[in-house]
Amino acid sequence: LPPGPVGWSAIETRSLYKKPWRWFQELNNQYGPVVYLRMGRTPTVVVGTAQAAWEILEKKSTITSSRPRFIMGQEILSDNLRGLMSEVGPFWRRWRRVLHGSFMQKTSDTYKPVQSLESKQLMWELTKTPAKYREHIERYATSVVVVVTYGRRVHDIFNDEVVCLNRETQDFLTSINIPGKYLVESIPALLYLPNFLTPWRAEALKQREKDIEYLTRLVNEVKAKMEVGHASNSFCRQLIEDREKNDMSDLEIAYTCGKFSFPTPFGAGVETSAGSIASFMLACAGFGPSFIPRAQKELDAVVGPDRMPTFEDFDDLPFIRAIVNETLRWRPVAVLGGTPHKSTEDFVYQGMFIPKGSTIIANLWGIHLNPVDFPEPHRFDPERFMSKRDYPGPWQHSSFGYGRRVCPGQYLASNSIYINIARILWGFNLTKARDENGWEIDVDTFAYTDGFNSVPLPFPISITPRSPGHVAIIEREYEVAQEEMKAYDS
Ligand code: HEM
Repeated sequence: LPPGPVGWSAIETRSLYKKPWRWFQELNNQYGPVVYLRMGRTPTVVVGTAQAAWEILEKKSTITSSRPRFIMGQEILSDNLRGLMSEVGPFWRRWRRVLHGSFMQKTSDTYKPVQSLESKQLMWELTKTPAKYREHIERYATSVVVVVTYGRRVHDIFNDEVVCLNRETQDFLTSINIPGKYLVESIPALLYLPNFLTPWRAEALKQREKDIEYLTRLVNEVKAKMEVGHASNSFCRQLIEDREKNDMSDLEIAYTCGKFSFPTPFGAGVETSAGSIASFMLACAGFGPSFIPRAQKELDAVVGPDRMPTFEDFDDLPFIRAIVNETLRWRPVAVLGGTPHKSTEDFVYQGMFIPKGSTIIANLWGIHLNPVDFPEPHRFDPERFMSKRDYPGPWQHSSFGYGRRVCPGQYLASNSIYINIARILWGFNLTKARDENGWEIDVDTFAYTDGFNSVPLPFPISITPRSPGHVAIIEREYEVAQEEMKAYDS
């Protein structure tokens, strides 16, 4: 077995719930790139370098891509319909196939116009109420995902009914996905107890009913629009049209759209994109003078002051691309590598035996902050991505995970992050906020949330337009965008 601490119990595991990625990093520093421990009764392997993660999760992907069993979140609450938590099998393969069809690079490029329009709204909002920057980023990320999924916009993340209902589900899921909270996760036989002895089941089933009601309602809205010929192109519409070809039930379609797009405890689409843009802003407040002038010089030379950057500028903006990569590396939002994997066969890695059924965690915190690959890892330094390095994988970082489970939303996500970083740096000066005495307020670049996704806690930052000319362009583009987005206002 790989080396690791001994005698770790489920009770101790529970105390790990706060930022376990730091503890995993310490274990990898102490024992090596592959560490073995027991989380409760489950053999668990923590991988702490990019090279080992690539060898295990990418090269051995056929046997390391399943998921551990999630009894409360997947089996009871979701009736096994949540693809993200599904073990590898026919259901998961079909789910992955439909996601691939709608989110591969070529299809994701067709969403660029929507991302561009929503980003124009974000820019305008930043000129009006810069202090609410976090709310604006979240609205952007939510609306893009909901337009792409259901063909309908989100204007207000606090009052949009669907977003509120989804938040309720998310909170419920977060509350039940705490390792060690439910005995049934380690003793599945408890599932056979009668209902009156299992109040936790009744609670989850009640939430399931609510989920089914609103997820089905969303699909029915799209169906109704299709009947009168008003449904814009969307993932949901595609699934309804291909229903027979894909052999999917209505409920499966409802879950595939809903559970794929909205924030789950693992925050598939929204929290990840919004959290990454927030990390970029934190980097601006923490390290701005070391990279913003160079970025703005590049933008001024390539784009100039008379228009906003577009997706067409991408190839001509190498330093902006480097900032995107450094953002995803510096503070990986899916800090534990997303949802853990499970091995489905015994195998040997560099002389170490990894038993079938092991939970495998690729600790992105340790992987991205490994000083061997990224010297001075906590410094935000886009320069590292200005030349190709010896690093496994297509992105030169590991933010989107591995193998057959690699993030299907990776192209949609990187397009969102690119267009907003390029535009924000083009239009605004981002500096440390100042207190009432005019002193700069320092930011804590380690102040992040707990949970499966880790995003910056609120922090102050000053966001001011670079010139009145930039504001005029932002206003003009905003007006045009409002007209063009009317199609998505139901
Ligand atoms: C910066 C943004 C994002 C990051 C960093 C990110 C990262 C990840 C990671 C690390 C995984 C786990 C991969 C693994 O298990 O090895 C994952 C899975 C997943 N992501 Fe993303 N993601 C992002 C955005 C998105 C978006 C925008 C969507 C959808 C629109 C999305 C949908 C999913 C889904 C459905 C899975 C589960 C795949 C499966 O279980 O087979 N993600 N993501």
